[in-house]
Amino acid sequence: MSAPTNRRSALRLGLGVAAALIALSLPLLLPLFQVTLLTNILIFSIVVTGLVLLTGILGLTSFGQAAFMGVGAYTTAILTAQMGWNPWLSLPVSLLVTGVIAWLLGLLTLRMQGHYLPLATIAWGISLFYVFGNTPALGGFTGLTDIPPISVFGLALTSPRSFAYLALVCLGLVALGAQFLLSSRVGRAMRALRGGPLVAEAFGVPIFGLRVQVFVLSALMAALAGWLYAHSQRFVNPTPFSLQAGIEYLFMAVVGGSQHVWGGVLGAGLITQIREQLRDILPGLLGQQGNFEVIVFGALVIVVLQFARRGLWPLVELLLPQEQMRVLPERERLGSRSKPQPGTPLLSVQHAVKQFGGLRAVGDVSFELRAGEILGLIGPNGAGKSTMFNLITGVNPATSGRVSFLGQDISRRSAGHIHRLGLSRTFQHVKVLPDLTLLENTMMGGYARGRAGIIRSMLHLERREEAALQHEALRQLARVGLGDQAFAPAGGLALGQQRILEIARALVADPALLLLDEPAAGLRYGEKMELVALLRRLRDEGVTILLVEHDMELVMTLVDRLVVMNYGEKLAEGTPQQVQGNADVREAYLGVDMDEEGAA
Ligand SMILES: Nc1ncnc2c1ncn2[C@@H]1O[C@H](COP(=O)(O)OP(=O)(O)OP(=O)(O)O)[C@@H](O)[C@H]1O
Repeated sequence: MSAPTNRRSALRLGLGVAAALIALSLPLLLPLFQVTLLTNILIFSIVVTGLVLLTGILGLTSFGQAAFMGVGAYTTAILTAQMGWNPWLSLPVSLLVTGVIAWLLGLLTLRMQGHYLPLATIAWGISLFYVFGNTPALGGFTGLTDIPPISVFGLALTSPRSFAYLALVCLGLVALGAQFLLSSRVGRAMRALRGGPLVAEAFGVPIFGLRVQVFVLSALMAALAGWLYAHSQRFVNPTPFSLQAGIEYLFMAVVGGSQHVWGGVLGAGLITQIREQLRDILPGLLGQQGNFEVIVFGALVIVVLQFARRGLWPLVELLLPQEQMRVLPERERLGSRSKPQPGTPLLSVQHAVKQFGGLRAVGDVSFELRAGEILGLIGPNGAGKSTMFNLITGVNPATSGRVSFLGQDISRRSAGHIHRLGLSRTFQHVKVLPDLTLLENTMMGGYARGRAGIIRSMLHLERREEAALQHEALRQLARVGLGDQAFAPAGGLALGQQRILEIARALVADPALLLLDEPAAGLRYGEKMELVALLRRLRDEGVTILLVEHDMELVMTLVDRLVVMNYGEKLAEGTPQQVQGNADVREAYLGVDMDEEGAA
């Protein structure tokens, strides 16, 4: 790490310690009313941290977090106030009950796409609110009272000041865990999923499973907040767990910065403070009572969305010293797969057919790819190349026929399964995460080579694996010539370099076969030449490549063999010279001077 980077890290750490010390002194220094408000802010921040993970990072909007908070609060209320349990014993039960409910709701709703999921969260948010309000055993809308205080080392936390410290510790642990999670393999997978399922799936992320896990995790955070809330207020009723509260938590995340853990805390602090101030000021100003602060919140959210789409935390970040990802010492290397001997059959497509209704996009196409070669798949527009690509990568299964890879039938396998077998791909329309660095983007390619899950990541126990992944990604970035830009954001790269970054990402997976989907599309001449040089180098290093490409010049100068498709059928197969001499191919490419292209 360079000296300025060290200084920036030290400065940032210093600011973090100062902020922690200020936070620790606040419960002692503030007047009592403000301490109660601070406790509420800390508790709300825990709920919003869950929303940052679920909505800001993963992209699943939930209006129902307040309801999960209610489940946690009511469970502890019943167990402690009515059954005499110790609150510390009711905590795991509150978490378990909420976790099971969230898991069941997640299984039912998380396959929904688009706006159906937010609608579903509204539906169960309302349902749970009315369950709380209409169940006599839960005290109806009046609620439950006589909830005992929490004791720590025999000291009952009855004063707001002592309780604030418990809330502070809980928020500290939750925020730290969330921060650790985001800087892990799972966190990168979550960010990748936000941009759509294609990339995540292509690198072996179990999409539905990850969604359910993060959904349950965010519900557990809400349940912890509910447990704290019940024992700080010492009574519960349905109001703080209503849909309106659920919407307010979303406001907090959006205003603060829904993609940043500290943004969530900032949002919770701002909205809670502003609400209290407005409740005091507005009735006096307007001369009548009412929930006018809600109107102001609405306006505030619109203004923030207009001028700071990503919330306020990114603006705060501009004032803070920027820290680059710390490169950990490499203690061990990632295991690598055994590759087939050059010349042995790697991929075999036999009588593949793909029918889209009445349209036969691929009709009875067969070909084989051997280890160590570059095979080009070419054809005019609409020939069926992308459809064939999708059949091989598992994005779309064939209607009939068989695709086998390394001797295994993959015709009906998912993209993730095929990737884990050793196939790695790039995308026709570049799919890198622009806000993440080249290094982080590249590390995404090694998802399937890691094992750490959510719990290990939150506890930061995956550092050895993370170090190995970092160094592998750095090696692959250097291999493709992007090593000196590893810590720059990927969004700043030109298109040609983004395509090369995708190749580095694919290489981190240690693939037996690299599939490139139109890698030269949109590149300038110089960028194409760099790409050709890179692919030649990779071939010389033993990488097997299947290339779907439009650019005849690039294909003819690069590949060992070619498969030519036209109208979904295989038109020709052979070396570039053989294909160039084929009369059918010449006709299909009418107007293209193939001799000249090939000679270029
Ligand atoms: N999901 C789909 N549903 C219906 N038709 C499709 C679908 N995908 C592709 N097609 C059709 O299948 C045919 C082959 O398309 P495909 O995209 O595979 O061709 P291509 O060779 O990759 O073309 P291009 O070079 O323009 O990308 C086209 O007629 C296309 O309209």
